[in-house]
Amino acid sequence: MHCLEPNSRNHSLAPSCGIDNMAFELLRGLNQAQVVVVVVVVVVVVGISLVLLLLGSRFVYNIFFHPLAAYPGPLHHRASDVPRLIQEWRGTTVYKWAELHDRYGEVVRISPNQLSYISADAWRDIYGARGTPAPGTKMNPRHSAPLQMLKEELEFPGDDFEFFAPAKPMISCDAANHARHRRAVGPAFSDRALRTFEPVITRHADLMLDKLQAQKGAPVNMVDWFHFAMFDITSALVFGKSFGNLDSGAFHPWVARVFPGMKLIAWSLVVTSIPGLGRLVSWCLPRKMVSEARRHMQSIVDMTDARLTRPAPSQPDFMTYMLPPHRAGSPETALSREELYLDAQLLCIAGSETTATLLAAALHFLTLPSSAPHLTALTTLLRTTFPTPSSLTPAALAPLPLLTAILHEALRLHPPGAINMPRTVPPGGALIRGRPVPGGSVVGFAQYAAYRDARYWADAGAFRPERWMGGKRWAGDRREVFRPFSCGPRGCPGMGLAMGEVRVVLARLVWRFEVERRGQEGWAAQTVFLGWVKPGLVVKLRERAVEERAVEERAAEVKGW
Ligand code: HEM
Repeated sequence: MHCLEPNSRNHSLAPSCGIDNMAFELLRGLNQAQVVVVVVVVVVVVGISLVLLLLGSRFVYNIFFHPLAAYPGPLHHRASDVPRLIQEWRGTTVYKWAELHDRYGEVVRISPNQLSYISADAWRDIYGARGTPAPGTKMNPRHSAPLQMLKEELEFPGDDFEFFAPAKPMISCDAANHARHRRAVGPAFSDRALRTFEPVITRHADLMLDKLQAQKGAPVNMVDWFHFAMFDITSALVFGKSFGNLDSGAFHPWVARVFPGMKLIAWSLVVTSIPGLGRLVSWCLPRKMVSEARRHMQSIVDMTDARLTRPAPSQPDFMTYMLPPHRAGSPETALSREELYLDAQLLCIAGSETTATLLAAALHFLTLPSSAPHLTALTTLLRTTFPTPSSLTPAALAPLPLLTAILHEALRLHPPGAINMPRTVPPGGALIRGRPVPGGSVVGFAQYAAYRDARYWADAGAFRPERWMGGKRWAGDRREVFRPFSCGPRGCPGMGLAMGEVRVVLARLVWRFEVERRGQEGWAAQTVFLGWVKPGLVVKLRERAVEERAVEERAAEVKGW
């Protein structure tokens, strides 16, 4: 306002006026193009300064004034989401969170609004049916318990990947719908149902072993074979007809798409968490990717429809127990056709990738040179206790402490559900480990970090199945942190089935073959994109000599008299 007359004698009194005059003089000496350049530079500099100012004040707020400011964590993780997003993009979260828990303790602020936990009580407070409310939380008058932690929906860039909206699969729907889904699938996971699934499991396990025998000792990639078998078993249980991976010795196209798909979903979670970026990416996505995703879903629709139009099969499957006629006349539990498609897809992935991971991890750890005594002990136990492989059933194997210990140890070192399984604290907040956490905060349990923490486990990084069988050396192990199947209302419904399947496949493999493996000792160091990205696990399998088997079979018979 002082500069209305640039040449007035006032100009020397106001510094801004002096600067403006200088600028004016400077601009007068420039041609039009140069003026444009100067204006652009000024606008860019002012813009960048504003952004830096905003970011700076955001960082200061996150570090000093955010409701989670008192929680420990590295400065850059407390200040910004970027370091966490970089880890998620690279698939290295499990290692980073383990490093941070090692340094900062049982709870770490891994992002401004996100906490990671490893202590046993966090399981109850985050995933339990009745979380602990923060003092003064308003309770729902109709219930004596506060709301459960909320499960974040999987978000994809744009709407192209939203199939059957508003229907959602069990794993990402709200609490009320989730309870309905769980009631619908519950009978398929009862002990009675699991017993009827046994022939499906054993038939496929034997088919896998026959196919491996046909390789005549040539090197085989067991990660592929475990995937073939587990996706075949689960599809046979979901649709009454398997994908046929084992028969063809190759991945069914639907299964082949699952692995890159998991990486894409993990990346899209990163992208959609940055405001505006999801929409932008959705515009740039190649149409081929969208049509592939459609084809992927269409296969599930076709297989589900085919199962529903066939007469009831003599071999019971999941649908036998899930479909309305078998639901004891409770229509409120029935799922819509769209929900059935989405849950069928979920079951196929959740029931196969996880068990194949456990099998591969168990075989990896069991065939390390340092594990030779464990492999020998298991082999001897199985071959001397069970006269034929057909006697290796889920029920017969469940009471073997050594086999269970080997599987628990593989689950500890390489948990299939390794990522943090995030939950959002409901409005009103909650107490986690006795400390208030405000509503809207994201919390989760870091299984990998908890299971390898030297404060919780003796010889934490080593494969020691004996820790699960008692003994003074392992008395201080904190087994209560170990929940590889999670817990509470959204815990895994497939735990019993998974353990039965894995016991049968591993036991029959070891009963029938000598496993020879060299190298790849660092196999378990993998990236994680929702699931572990498993490289090949190459072994040579030599079938036991027939005479040797005959002698043992006779020995077992004699023992049984
Ligand atoms: C070693 C094998 C397995 C492990 C370690 C495992 C682990 C888990 C974990 C940790 C969750 C919770 C995920 C979350 O809260 O976000 C989960 C959920 C689930 N699992 Fe498993 N699982 C295994 C095998 C199976 C099998 C064999 C099936 C069925 C055929 C299955 C079906 C499911 C389903 C449907 C859910 C979603 C449950 C819900 O949202 O209520 N899982 N699993």
